Amino acid sequence: MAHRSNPTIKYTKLFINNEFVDAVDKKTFPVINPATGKKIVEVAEANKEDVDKAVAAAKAAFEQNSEWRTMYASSRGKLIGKLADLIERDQEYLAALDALDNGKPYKSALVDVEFSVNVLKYYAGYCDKIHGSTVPSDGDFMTMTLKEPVGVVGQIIPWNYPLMLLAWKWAPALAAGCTVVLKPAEQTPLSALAVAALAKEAGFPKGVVNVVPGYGPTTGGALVKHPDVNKVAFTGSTEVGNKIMEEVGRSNLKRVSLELGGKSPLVIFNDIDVDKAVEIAYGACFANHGQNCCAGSRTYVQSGIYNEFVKKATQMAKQTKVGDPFAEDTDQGPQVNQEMLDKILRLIESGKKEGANLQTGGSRKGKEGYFVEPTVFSDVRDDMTIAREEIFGPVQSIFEFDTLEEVIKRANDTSYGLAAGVLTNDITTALAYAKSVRAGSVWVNCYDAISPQTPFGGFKQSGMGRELGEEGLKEYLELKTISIKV
Ligand SMILES: NC(=O)c1ccc[n+]([C@@H]2O[C@H](COP(=O)([O-])OP(=O)(O)OC[C@H]3O[C@@H](n4cnc5c(N)ncnc54)[C@H](O)[C@@H]3O)[C@@H](O)[C@H]2O)c1
Ligand SMILES: O=CC(=O)C[C@H](O)[C@H](O)CO
Repeated sequence: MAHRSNPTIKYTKLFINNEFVDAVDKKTFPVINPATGKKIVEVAEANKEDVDKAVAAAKAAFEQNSEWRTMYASSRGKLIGKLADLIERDQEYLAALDALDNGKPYKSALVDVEFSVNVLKYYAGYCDKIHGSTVPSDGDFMTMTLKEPVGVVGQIIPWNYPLMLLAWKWAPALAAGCTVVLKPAEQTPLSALAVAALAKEAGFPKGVVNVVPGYGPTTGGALVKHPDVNKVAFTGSTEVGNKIMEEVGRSNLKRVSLELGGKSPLVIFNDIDVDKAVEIAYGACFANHGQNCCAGSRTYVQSGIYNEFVKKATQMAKQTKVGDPFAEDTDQGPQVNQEMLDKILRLIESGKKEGANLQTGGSRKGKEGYFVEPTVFSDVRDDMTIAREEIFGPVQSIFEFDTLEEVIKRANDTSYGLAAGVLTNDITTALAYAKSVRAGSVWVNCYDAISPQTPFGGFKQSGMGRELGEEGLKEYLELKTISIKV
């Protein structure tokens, strides 16, 4: 499972119109290895002019008689399938790139690649099954609906799942027949550029996919404001999601889908096997070093098993192997950057100060890179900062509760609503919780059960719109009604 830790970086330029090009002003920015804090490489930084070029390329590729628009839907599906095959062929290289600039363990990065391939294959099959309908309208008309691609799409993704979130964005957009300008996160642009090269190799016509690395307010902002972009699809913080909504209101009312943050509750009842509960709660919270939008970061445990759970959860966190992402036995690599390290340590300090019980961890690990000790707090209260703010790090907060009614109220006491979990053998309890909790995904006796077929997205300030499944495809389609006088 181990992989050499210095994959050759083949692509560092902007990808526009099927060519790798320098930024107009030749500017570059450094990409940092979070395991060492040292620079990996310089990557071209797109400014407004570069974004204009990429959008113009995507617009031309979307013209009515373009190769892309006139391609059979089934051929579009084959092309997306070909891209999936090429990603599968290069899975070790792509996983190594994600492990290098994101810091996730190489073995986890391989799982992300597999998910990406599956998402592309799933949507490839949709291309020639995007049906409209006939409508029994009043009057002498024959009425039908067509589903058409929304057009040029600007996609902005974060750094926590660099390749996988690209696949979540590209697959439905391309299946719908849209053209794409993607801005990867400034921390993790490497796999997106490598996949752009694979799209060219697969045979996508020029301009259909474009990749413009750069920073959020500048490169991302130019995409969000652009009058020729018909839709923005964003994953990232709720703060930036809000800014995007404001910009879109000021520009051209482009379509928007937002997949934002969370503070998801996992509720564990007395009747569940404690060892099993500890394991599921550990995965829910610590997967991807806690850098997960749907992390189960609030663990509510019923009083009958509370003490045993805290003891065993602490033992489990202590067993985590933290270290080199490329080592075979590593469970947790570094956090993505200094900023996230500082944010996580600040929140841990607030937990200590506000009276939560630190069971294990609580500090930075080592002096090089951005490593954090897996941290467990017990006796957390709902009003503490660690109970309310998204930490996005390896920090488990354990709360005690007594009754179903009480815990439903407490689980819902958040501005977020991305996901929720419940562990119990009682189907009535599970369903009562599942129906009452205000979240886009509810997992019963499991956590993070996401697959290409399952719609995923948030209630409340966790976002709007859905990714994955048929719902994810609809986000990239416009509905047209045609009425014919007969
Ligand atoms: N939902 C998620 O999956 C997710 C992912 C990453 C971070 N987060 C949350 O966000 C917090 C901050 O992390 P972050 O700063 O990397 O997230 P962010 O929201 O700032 O960045 C996500 C993406 O948006 C871009 N961006 C930033 N500002 C922008 C703007 N004004 N216009 C357009 N694009 C912009 C970034 O360049 C990046 O590509 C984290 O602590 C975590 O709580 C959530
Ligand atoms: O932004 C989305 C996420 O972080 C969700 C993850 O992609 C998912 O939880 C991975 O299993």
